Amino acid sequence: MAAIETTGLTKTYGELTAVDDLDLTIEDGEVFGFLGPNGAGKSTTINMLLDFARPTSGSATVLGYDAQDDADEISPRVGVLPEGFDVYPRLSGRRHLEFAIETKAATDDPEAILERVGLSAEDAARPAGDYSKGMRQRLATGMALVDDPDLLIMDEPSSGLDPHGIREMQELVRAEADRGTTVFFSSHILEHVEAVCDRIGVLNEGRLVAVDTIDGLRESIGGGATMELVLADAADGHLETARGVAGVTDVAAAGQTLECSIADPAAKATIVTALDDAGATIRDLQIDDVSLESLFTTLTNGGGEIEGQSADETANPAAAKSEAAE
Ligand SMILES: Nc1ncnc2c1ncn2[C@@H]1O[C@H](COP(=O)(O)OP(=O)(O)OP(=O)(O)O)[C@@H](O)[C@H]1O
Repeated sequence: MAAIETTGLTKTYGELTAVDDLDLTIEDGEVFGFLGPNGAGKSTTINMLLDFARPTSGSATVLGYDAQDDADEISPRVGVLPEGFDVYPRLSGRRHLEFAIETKAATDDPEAILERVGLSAEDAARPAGDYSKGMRQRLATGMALVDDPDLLIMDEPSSGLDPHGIREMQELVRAEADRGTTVFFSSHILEHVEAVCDRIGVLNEGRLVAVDTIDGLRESIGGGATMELVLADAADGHLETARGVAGVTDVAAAGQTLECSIADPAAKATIVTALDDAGATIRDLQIDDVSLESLFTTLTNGGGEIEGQSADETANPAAAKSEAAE
């Protein structure tokens, strides 16, 4: 059973189409990154999945239930980390958690949840108003984990966190995924989802412009990289050797540095061997893969769908997997 399935899901506000004909399937147990720049429609989609907003057309199922007709069945099984979670400043972290447990009529042990989210007993006793942003996010995640949800929906969980906080959040997501929880992780920063997500979907102006694994997306825009080699002698004497390697699209020499543009990842090792065979001494080398940021920019500003890889073809993970196997 799919954890989330949307069919033609659309939401308009007057003239504005916030979510446009969204077809998306997220399998049980997946960690799915839902990416898009500010205003792309991520929160609106989440709101429709949780029945906080009604679709203009189309439908969605969550954990097999209709998101609008069976919302009462869905909400006890879903943990939500809302965007911009606010604490009650004078209440302790532990009280927040106890409140969430009472509200859900759950039987969780607050200590166990505090430990899972990495809040110490001393932290839990302090007023949440004194918490850092990272601690607030951990507390909010703990509240979302009450009653062991089957699906965890996190709206921008890493926004405002420092690199350490982001890493902690990613570890937490992974740990939950290892327990079998499906995670729907919305973010406008590609880097934040890269380390934790099995697949990502990219939303731009309400439309799904790509769905794939990060590697799959990178490959679909060419899988390019640049390789910079610092040689012991003048690089222009080795231009032709590098140019002769299959998968190398461009080579430039400057002083002792040879800069190679690569289309095929296999070419990286071949360049090194070819230069070595030609008598060059490599002092240093650096490889820059296509940056994920540039990939994201291509997807969101550079004209929509990736050539040869429409979202329609890959919105279904089974289809994506069979494509990857080919
Ligand atoms: N209740 C509303 N009334 C009118 N327009 C809305 C409403 N909710 C959202 N929108 C508009 O719909 C579009 C999508 O907004 P949404 O909040 O879903 O985007 P988002 O991807 O979550 O962005 P962010 O990361 O900034 O939260 C935006 O243009 C927003 O202004």
